[in-house]
Amino acid sequence: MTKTPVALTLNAGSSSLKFALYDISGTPVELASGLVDSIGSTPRLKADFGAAAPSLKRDLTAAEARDHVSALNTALSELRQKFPNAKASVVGHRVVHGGPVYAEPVEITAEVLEELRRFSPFAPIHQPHNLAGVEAAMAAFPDALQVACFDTAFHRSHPKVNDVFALPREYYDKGVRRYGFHGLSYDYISGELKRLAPLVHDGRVIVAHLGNGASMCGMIGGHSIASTMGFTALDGLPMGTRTGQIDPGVIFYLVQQEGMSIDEVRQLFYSKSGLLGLSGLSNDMRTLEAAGTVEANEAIDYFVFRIRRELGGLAAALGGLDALVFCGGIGENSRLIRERVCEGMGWIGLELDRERNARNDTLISTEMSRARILVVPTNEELVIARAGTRLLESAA
Ligand SMILES: Nc1ncnc2c1ncn2[C@@H]1O[C@H](COP(=O)(O)OP(=O)(O)O)[C@@H](O)[C@H]1O
Ligand SMILES: CC(=O)OP(=O)(O)O
Ligand SMILES: [Mg+2]
Repeated sequence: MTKTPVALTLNAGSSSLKFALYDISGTPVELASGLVDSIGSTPRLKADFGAAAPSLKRDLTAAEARDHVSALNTALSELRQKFPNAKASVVGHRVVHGGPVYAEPVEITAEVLEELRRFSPFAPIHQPHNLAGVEAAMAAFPDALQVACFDTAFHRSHPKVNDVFALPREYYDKGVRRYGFHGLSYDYISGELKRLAPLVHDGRVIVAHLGNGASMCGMIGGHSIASTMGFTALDGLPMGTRTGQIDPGVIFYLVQQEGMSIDEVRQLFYSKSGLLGLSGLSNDMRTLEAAGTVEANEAIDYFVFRIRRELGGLAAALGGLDALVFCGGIGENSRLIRERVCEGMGWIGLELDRERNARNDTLISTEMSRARILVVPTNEELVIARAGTRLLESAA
């Protein structure tokens, strides 16, 4: 019996591994998706196998998800059991940093892998896990095409003025640039806008990807013009555990006056700050919304304040605004955050319809609103599967 060709997609975060399986006999159709989270602490596996098997939710033993590689092997054994007739023809990887070089998905050869390792210091909580996933997948599927899809690629075409920092020029040449991230998500949203609302797609759009990592992107005609993230995925909006934009003078203070090492500052900025640091409670927006403490409310206030500030800045960069799109775990689910972001934004043409917002409709602006407000669930996995399939076809 001939096996069904499938694409496996992997998206490794700092403590999670998301995976999905697509039938690629034709255009990619999702067969399964899931994630292992809290890798290295109290890991759990959640997976949905479509019609093939009941969905699954179980705690894993420490040995089953000690690190990203063992988490991947645990997920693979479930997938192999449920889809014995699938043959992985291509494995697509979300690789957060593609540096100045990669503007498109590429086949991962030994040389490409070597090059991508050089970008690890630019994405310390993502890139090493992404590349560990690549190596594990190469070992598990030696005959499959391995493809890297970059978070930075979507932004490579943004204007030079948005690519530079005001440093001496030699640093730009060394790769110290404003890259921007969450590009797979923005690429997906751009495609969805083209399908759902072509006129909006062709206009001036701000997309707010609000998840554990959070950023915003200003687009014209579906292309990135500016984004809130910069050299690393630390810049811009405050996030679950990351600071977002911060005066670099704070780093000098912490090192020189507080005697912190650079590694300690990195830990502080990437893993202990943001919503978690400000609330002293959690990095999880659901927990903060339910908590109602002064600190949790202040963390939410800061998150909303920074989104509104960036909204104004990006709209100025675009020369006006035709639509605001929310996506990511918070953007897609939190009516409170959407309401607070849009409150009093009539001056920029945004008027929220509270009922539509409460219902989580796709269109949540009023009929009178000059610019539209949309909620579009993102799908980074599908962008990876499509790119993998494309490269597979062109390699054939
Ligand atoms: N119903 C909800 N209300 C508020 N926040 C939510 C809701 N559902 C999910 N979230 C938030 O979404 C965030 C996770 O977003 P997600 O995009 O899944 O993250 P990741 O960056 O890990 O992919 C968490 O802060 C979570 O609390
Ligand atoms: C780039 C980035 O911040 O990604 P994530 O949202 O997966 O942490
Ligand atoms: Mg994310």
